[in-house]
Amino acid sequence: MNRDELHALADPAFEQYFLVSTSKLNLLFAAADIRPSDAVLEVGAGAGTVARNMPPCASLTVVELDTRLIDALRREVPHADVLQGDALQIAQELHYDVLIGNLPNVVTESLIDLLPQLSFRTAVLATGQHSDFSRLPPEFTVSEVTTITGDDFSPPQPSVSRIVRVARRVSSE
Ligand SMILES: C[S@@+](CC[C@H](N)C(=O)[O-])C[C@H]1O[C@@H](n2cnc3c(N)ncnc32)[C@H](O)[C@@H]1O
Repeated sequence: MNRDELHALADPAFEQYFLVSTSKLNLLFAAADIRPSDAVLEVGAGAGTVARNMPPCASLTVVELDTRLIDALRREVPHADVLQGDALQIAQELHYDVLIGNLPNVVTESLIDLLPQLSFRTAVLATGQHSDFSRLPPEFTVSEVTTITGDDFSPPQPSVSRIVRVARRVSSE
C-alpha cells in the first residue's frame, strides 16, 4: 500500500498513523536486534507497514484490534500469524523473544506496567514524550532509540513519539 492508500484506510479514532519512514524503520529494527531463531510479536500492527519489513525471524505474530485492518494485514504480511484482539490480553498469552509495539499512548502505558510479566528478551515500543520507564524493576535496561513524528507516518502524526528499547539484563549465572 502506498502513502495515499494508507491515509485513506486510517481511522483517527484508533490513533492510526502508519509508520512508513525507511530510516526510522531501520533504526527500530536495529534496536530490536532480531535473530533468525526469534519469535517476534508485533502489537498494534495497523496496516502492516512495520511487519512487512521485519527482518528474517523464526515466526512473526501480529495483533490488531481494528477488525477493518485484518484483511489488509493478511494480504500485506502473508507469512505472519494475524490475530484480531486486544494487545494487552494477547501479549500475556504468547511466548516470544522480541516485542514490537506502536499502540495509542494510553494502551502503551498499560503495556509498560505489564512488561515484567511478559516473556521477551527485547521490546521496542513507540511511546509518548512523557512515558516513565523508571517504574520498571532493575532487571531491565531502557534506552531511547529515536523520535518519530509528522511525515514518518501516513497520515502524518501531529504529535512526537519516542522509540524506546527495553531489554532484560542477561543473568551472569
Ligand atoms: C499508531 S497505529 C500503529 C500501526 C503500526 N504499528 C505502524 O507503526 O504503522 C496504532 C495501532 O494500534 C491499534 N490498536 C489500538 N488499540 C489496540 C489494542 N488494545 N490492541 C491491539 N491494537 C490496538 C490501532 O487500531 C492502530 O492500528
